[in-house]
Amino acid sequence: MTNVIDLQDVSWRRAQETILSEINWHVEKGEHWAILGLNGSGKTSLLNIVTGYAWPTSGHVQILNQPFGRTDIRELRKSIGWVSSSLQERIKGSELAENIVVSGQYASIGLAYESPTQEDFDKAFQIMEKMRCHHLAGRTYQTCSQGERQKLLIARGLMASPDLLLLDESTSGLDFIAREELLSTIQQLMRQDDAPTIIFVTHHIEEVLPEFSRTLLLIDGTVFASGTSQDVLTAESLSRFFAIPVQIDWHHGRPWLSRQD
Ligand SMILES: Nc1ncnc2c1ncn2[C@@H]1O[C@H](COP(=O)(O)OP(=O)(O)OP(=O)(O)O)[C@@H](O)[C@H]1O
Repeated sequence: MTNVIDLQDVSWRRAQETILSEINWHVEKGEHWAILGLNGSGKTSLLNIVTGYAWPTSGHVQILNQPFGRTDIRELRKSIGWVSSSLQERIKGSELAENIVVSGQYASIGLAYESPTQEDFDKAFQIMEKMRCHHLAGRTYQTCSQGERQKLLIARGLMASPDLLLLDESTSGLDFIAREELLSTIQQLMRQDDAPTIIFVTHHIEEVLPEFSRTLLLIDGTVFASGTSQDVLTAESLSRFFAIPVQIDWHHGRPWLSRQD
């Protein structure tokens, strides 16, 4: 399977408004992508299209080689991990960390009616180790910091061994140290041979790790630029994108943005 995401001329209109317009986007296995865009530019809507929660008004969608319209989307979703703020809001504070992770196997949020096996828990603890959050076992969700919660949710997203992992603003609300720790954990994950394809949505350009070899820039529901991060994240391109003069400095393979006034 090489074709992870293939969107051709995808548009999505709601209530007379065009939210996504003529999106062409192709993601191959082995690539990891960052998606950047201002508030309301359509990032979450795009993920809704990829997961089949929104149906394009026009255009063609193929995910993990499966063309929408001829695919059982509920079955396909088992191969997609999705970590978003709306998932975070649905987790009960009293749920145990390891139960949250195991519930990813059952596409449930926490364990209420499921009967997980010892193998499920063994796998969950392995993933928690990989995500550097195994020390949270036995703790309730409400006692975990925001950074720890994000790690648990990503661990939950990995539980069903997805081919595609969508991380929507995972670093939002994290302080500098917690953010860098989470980014470093995601970086380790991407370096592993069995890593899923990761799509990382963010507002912060400096979060584009070197492993995010490709970047998609969205503006008002359209693709402003798409390609290798080095080509897309230039001072010239970003000055047009933000409509103010900016400068980009690359340090250790990461782009840092500043105003050029
Ligand atoms: N179901 C819907 N019906 C009508 N409008 C919608 C719907 N979903 C999203 N929108 C609108 O589409 C636009 C894009 O929203 P979206 O949440 O995709 O942007 P975003 O880039 O993820 O924003 P943010 O960075 O603030 O999370 C917004 O103007 C939003 O109000």
